[in-house]
Amino acid sequence: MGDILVVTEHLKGDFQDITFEMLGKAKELAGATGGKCLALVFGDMKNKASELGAADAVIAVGTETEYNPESYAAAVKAAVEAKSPSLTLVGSTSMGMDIAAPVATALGLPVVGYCCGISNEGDGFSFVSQQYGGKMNVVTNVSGAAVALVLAGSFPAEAGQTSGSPAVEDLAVSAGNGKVRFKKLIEPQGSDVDITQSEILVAVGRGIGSKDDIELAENLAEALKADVACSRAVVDAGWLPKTRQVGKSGLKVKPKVYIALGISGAPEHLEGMKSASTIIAINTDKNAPIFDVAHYGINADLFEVCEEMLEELE
Ligand SMILES: Cc1cc2nc3c(=O)[nH]c(=O)nc-3n(C[C@H](O)[C@H](O)[C@H](O)COP(=O)(O)OP(=O)(O)OC[C@H]3O[C@@H](n4cnc5c(N)ncnc54)[C@H](O)[C@@H]3O)c2cc1C
Repeated sequence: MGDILVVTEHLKGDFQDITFEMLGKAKELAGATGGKCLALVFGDMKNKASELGAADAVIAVGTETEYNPESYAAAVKAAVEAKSPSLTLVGSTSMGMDIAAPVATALGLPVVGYCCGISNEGDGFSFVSQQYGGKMNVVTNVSGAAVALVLAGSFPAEAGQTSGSPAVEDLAVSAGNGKVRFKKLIEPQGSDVDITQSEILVAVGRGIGSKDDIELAENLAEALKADVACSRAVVDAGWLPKTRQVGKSGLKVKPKVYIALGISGAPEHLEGMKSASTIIAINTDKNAPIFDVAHYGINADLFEVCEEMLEELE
């Protein structure tokens, strides 16, 4: 069995959690077969190779540091050709989805999408993929080299967060044919909070009933030093901005505590929050799917529970 190549992701000079989640898994898989765990870094991120101590070696490509789907895909293709890894891991992220298909198509490799589980299987790998927004898991066995798109939050980042001094190897790559150029990074709406970094989230769903009642969630969030997040139904209703939306078409969050107020727990919502360490759900419907992932469930009216919590906190 060969090596495992992890395509790192970075933003504003920092490696993203998905990088460490994939590195930890790659190290485990490679360790079981005697292969190496390789990390591919782009541009100036080579200077932060010491943060990738979980890798046996770092392959540095001299592309521009800023994300460019064309030059990054060309670099990943060159790295796969040079190192012939048995498995290439990319994040199931905007970047990973840009890269996986062109690389795999060019090299004639299979791509396995939405992976939330990977294990060694014979001379290949077995993948568990989430389908239909998490309603169904599909197991795919692949013998021979493959590219896998890894869902964020599937593996613990801690397992890949080891500093060290992995060997760094420069790999010369072509920059692509220059049709795509990086122009600027457009940040999310200014002055709003980044809910992906929040330790505690009070999330509201359609069950809150009206825009005016969002204030109750804001009061609770203030008392808990938390931030307010929401389901898509709340964004669609215009009660909160898109930057607060959790889920498939919103943001993936991993807070220590996630309090779901009047959220039913549709698969598209669960996809964005089920990795929270502690989930507390409050819903009047005892059969709401949110209770399937909640660590603590309160089958009651959210207004009554919130008022009581506020009284206790005060
Ligand atoms: C392609 C696609 C992408 C999507 N992406 C996302 C996404 O990113 N994020 C997302 O959230 N959704 C997403 N959705 C929508 C998703 O399918 C659901 O429609 C949405 O999550 C429902 O939001 P909700 O739980 O707030 O509302 P509802 O499903 O209407 O649930 C409201 C809940 O509130 C409860 N309730 C009502 N009153 C009270 C009360 N007084 N006290 C306590 N509980 C009460 C009800 O019992 C109910 O369970 C997506 C859908 C599609 C098709």
